[in-house]
Amino acid sequence: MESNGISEQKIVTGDSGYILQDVPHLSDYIPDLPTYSNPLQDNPAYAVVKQYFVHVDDSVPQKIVVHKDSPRGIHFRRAGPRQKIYFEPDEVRACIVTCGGLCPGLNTVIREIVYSLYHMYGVTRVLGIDGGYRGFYARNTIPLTPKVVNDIHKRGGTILGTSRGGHDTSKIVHSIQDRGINQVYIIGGDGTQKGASVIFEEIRRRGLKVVVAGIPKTIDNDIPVIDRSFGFDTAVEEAQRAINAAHVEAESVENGIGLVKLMGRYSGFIAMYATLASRDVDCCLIPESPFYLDGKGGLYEYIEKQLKENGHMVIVIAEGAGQELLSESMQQDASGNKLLQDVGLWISQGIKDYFSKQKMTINLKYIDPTYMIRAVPGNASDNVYCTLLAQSVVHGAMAGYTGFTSGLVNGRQTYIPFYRINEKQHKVVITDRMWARLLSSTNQPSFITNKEVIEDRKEHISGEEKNAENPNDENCADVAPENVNDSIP
Ligand SMILES: Nc1ncnc2c1ncn2[C@@H]1O[C@H](COP(=O)(O)OP(=O)(O)O)[C@@H](O)[C@H]1O
Ligand SMILES: O=P(O)(O)OC[C@H]1O[C@](O)(COP(=O)(O)O)[C@@H](O)[C@@H]1O
Ligand SMILES: [Mg+2]
Repeated sequence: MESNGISEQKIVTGDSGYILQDVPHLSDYIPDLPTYSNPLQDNPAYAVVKQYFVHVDDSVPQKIVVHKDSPRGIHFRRAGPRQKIYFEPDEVRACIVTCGGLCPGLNTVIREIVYSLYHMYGVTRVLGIDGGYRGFYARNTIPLTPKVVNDIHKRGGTILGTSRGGHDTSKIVHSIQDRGINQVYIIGGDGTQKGASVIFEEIRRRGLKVVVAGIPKTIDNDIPVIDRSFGFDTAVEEAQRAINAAHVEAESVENGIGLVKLMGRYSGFIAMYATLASRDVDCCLIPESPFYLDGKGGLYEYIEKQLKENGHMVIVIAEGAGQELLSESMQQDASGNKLLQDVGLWISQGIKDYFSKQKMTINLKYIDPTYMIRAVPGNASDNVYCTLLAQSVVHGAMAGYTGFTSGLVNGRQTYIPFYRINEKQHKVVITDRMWARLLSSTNQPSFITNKEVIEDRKEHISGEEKNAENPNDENCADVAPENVNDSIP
């Protein structure tokens, strides 16, 4: 299963347009691997559960809104414990690494991977890699036991440390081989999962019995296919405190403007959901929805109208919004991500200048809670989600699956091949109903001209034609276009 050094996609087709986008397995490239009974069948907590083991053919549909004549469409392998496993517990040497930016819930995922390995499978050798990918070859490892990780879920950040850049595939795989590691758990965002995919390909090329499994982490919720990423719920909740403060400040003074910047480099999900949750926000600006400042239908005109009618207003802006209006930054971080200009400071100055020219006194308070939001521990709902992700990924690795990311699809835990996770970024679709709901809740201008709406419709129609020809496409013909709601995390 190889072409150009990249393993081929495993696609299984069935009746009525059923497609399984399967994940690789160790047995795909290592013949005659022995199997073992899953120790969970003797575990008092699980042995009593009827049908605890996942059926070998269980899969989860990507799209659940269908028509009576729709093909069954794309499915992913359902996550969960298998009757047969491909590792003896004594044989396992696992490692965990966290990469990229911080995200609430990272420590919970680490804790639950360790607990699942120890208490479900009797695996006792788990190493933490210190400081992201470069830690494989440049730093010390940290032995992880249930005692060490017992209460880390109450802390923000990651006890393992993290970093950007430093992905050297060959050095990383050498280090994995040298240390005798055979299960690699990689927690990180879009960049990290691309790195994980390259590590998997190299391990497969060397024919090693080593599983590479990803857990998607991104506070921006910019990873495709999955319902939402862990930490997102916490981020939306935490953002409410900043928005409340901005509202209190704004409504306490004459012509008060509260401006809150939230994270979201390319995807404005945190800003959109925080706005919808708060009800105090009058304008939400995200990277996916270009806006303009001056003239009819522009931001300044809207602010002026709000101030005249209500005496105050609250604006939420995602860090990646309006970047095309700022002078372009050529700087990148160590991972190659573009370093953004501070849009909050820029827009604050713009608003102040505009009203000074209008000879209208305003009172603007700019709040930037971004790193405070990212550094908190996961909330209750994210902690449960992190636990399920961690348990799923351990079950998958013990069952010999590799080259996959564990993720929630339509409320079910699944194993998703890396190529689907890495194919594009998940973004707010501004022609979807979720963005329309936001616009109707804030009453802000859409900043879209008639010409753009016509262009967008044209694109939508040609997209539908294309999708009807290509059932592999995400917005495929198995779902009516009006029912595709890609914006919901
Ligand atoms: N295309 C890529 N191939 C290999 N490694 C990558 C790639 N993109 C990013 N990485 C590595 O993944 C790690 C995290 O990436 P980064 O973009 O900083 O964060 P995130 O994973 O949260 O998006 C870094 O160590 C970086 O070197
Ligand atoms: O300042 P840092 O640590 O590079 O992080 C800033 C970036 O990290 C994020 O919080 C998350 O990005 P990643 O998930 O890609 O790490 C972005 O919203 C933000 O632009
Ligand atoms: Mg990223």
